[in-house]
Amino acid sequence: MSTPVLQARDVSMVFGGLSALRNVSLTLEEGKIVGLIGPNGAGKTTFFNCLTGLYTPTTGQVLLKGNVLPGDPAAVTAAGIARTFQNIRLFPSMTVLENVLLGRHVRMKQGPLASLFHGPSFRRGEAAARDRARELLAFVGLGKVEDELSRNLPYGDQRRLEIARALATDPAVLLLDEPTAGMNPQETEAARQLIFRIRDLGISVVVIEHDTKFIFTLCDQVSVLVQGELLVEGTPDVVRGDPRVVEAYLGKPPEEVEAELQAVQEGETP
Ligand SMILES: Nc1ncnc2c1ncn2[C@@H]1O[C@H](COP(=O)(O)OP(=O)(O)OP(=O)(O)O)[C@@H](O)[C@H]1O
Repeated sequence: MSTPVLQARDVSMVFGGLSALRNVSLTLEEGKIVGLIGPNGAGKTTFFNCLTGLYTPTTGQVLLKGNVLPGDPAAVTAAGIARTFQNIRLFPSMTVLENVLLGRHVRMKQGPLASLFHGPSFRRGEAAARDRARELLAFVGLGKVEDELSRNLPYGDQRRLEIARALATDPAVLLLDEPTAGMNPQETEAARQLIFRIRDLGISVVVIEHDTKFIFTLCDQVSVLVQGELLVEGTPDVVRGDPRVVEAYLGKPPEEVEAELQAVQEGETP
């Protein structure tokens, strides 16, 4: 079997006296989409922070293509992991294009002197970065608004812009933290299609979401975190059929859960 693109091995994270993650493992095979679900405070974002070098796990390891992750977020991005945030983190007074160019600069070769003197090599690099940023904006469906200030975009478009900026770093792995939060059903469906297209580019994806219908119809594998521990992992069919998930995570009357799962099985989209 090939080396997984991303592997977390027994990751634990302790804040003061609080154990936010206990021995959480996750394997992401190349070209797959993995979902991470769980109630509020389960440790999902903390886990993402461990996968991106923002936190150093108290114990355990994260491997990217078999290599232990470098210890800081910029180096992790350069190594090939990009992410979006639960609370959108764009530069509101910069244009849409400029926001994507910021992501692109991770991959630019010019040293500080080239940028100081604005020589031909700098200008060529900038032009190539702009071309790539425009391509990515077209890819996420924002090709027509590159000169808008990002703060003027509707909410769903801001989320797509964050994704374009993440893609500008040429990641092998994309981590999406609640990509559909606050979206209407049409935007949610567009987000699902966009994530499939990202996967089709060969980028492997991990998605945190509260919307279980979205996760079960998007992901190849799903992991359920509860109180910092991995409760269940498996295919969407296995996870949604597991009574522990219904009880511990969904926390709704069984009839209501049944109806939701029935809708998923019948291929309804949210
Ligand atoms: N930097 C930190 N310092 C102290 N405690 C933290 C820190 N970050 C997270 N925690 C705690 O770790 C636990 C897990 O939080 P986390 O945000 O990872 O959960 P989550 O599953 O992402 O929740 P939500 O779905 O609400 O976003 C919580 O009890 C939280 O208060």
